[in-house]
Amino acid sequence: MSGPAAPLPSPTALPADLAAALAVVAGRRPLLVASDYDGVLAPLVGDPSAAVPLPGVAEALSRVAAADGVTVALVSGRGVADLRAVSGLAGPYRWIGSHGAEYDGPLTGELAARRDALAERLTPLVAAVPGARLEVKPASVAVHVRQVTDRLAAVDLLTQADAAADPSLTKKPGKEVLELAVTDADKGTALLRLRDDLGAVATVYLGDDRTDEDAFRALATGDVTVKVGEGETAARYRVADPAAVVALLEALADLLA
Ligand SMILES: O=P(O)(O)OC[C@H]1O[C@H](O[C@H]2O[C@H](CO)[C@@H](O)[C@H](O)[C@H]2O)[C@H](O)[C@@H](O)[C@@H]1O
Repeated sequence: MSGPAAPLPSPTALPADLAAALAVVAGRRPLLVASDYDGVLAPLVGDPSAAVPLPGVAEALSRVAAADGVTVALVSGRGVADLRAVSGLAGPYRWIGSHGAEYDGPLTGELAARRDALAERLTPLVAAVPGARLEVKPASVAVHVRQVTDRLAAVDLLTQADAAADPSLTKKPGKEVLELAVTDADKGTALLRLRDDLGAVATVYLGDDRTDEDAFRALATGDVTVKVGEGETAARYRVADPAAVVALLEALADLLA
């Protein structure tokens, strides 16, 4: 005789190995809990200025940050000012922007001149492709093609932008975007610096994109690295999407309480 059907697993249920790793790391202090923004705390959308955190993110982050000996860091490819404004997040957080180039304050004006010259070179290329968008950031210029409906034109534009980069620039490909940066900062180096500054003995890091792989590779085996979404990764664990990230942060906040 068959019993009642087993309930379907919740789409946001954490994998058992990840839940176990969080339970271990929650007992370590000082603990650094760091997260990427776009595609992790905020679902990807067509307009970068419209990317807002999922419901539940602000509260979960604030609960995690309230735990003794725990520091929450937001680590983004966005400039810090943009990240603060778009996310609306506020709390006792560390803010690392521009893929790690903005670590302890705004960047110097010297970089801005190089960035502006680059933006000037890329402007006509982007203007020629309907739906393409140029984003000028503190230490880079991003060519976005998410809203380009002609996909061949999108690939061609990214190829042209790539070719327009001189060797002094650092290429940062991402989801429907190519960024050309005027510094060689990366999220991994910035995260290690923050970990050392805090004396953290363990780190949790969540990310979804190519630039997050620098952070996943930089961290150690005792750390909890989580890839959000599909694709090859150096992270040890994976969750499906930003909704699962909310569940993860809530579970971590419960463990830390
Ligand atoms: O490091 P992150 O916090 O993940 O930021 C990476 C880039 O995110 C933004 O672009 C991405 O999200 C947009 C909004 O959802 C989307 O339209 C775009 O296609 C994505 O590439 C942001 O605009 C960039 O400045 C960040 O570097």
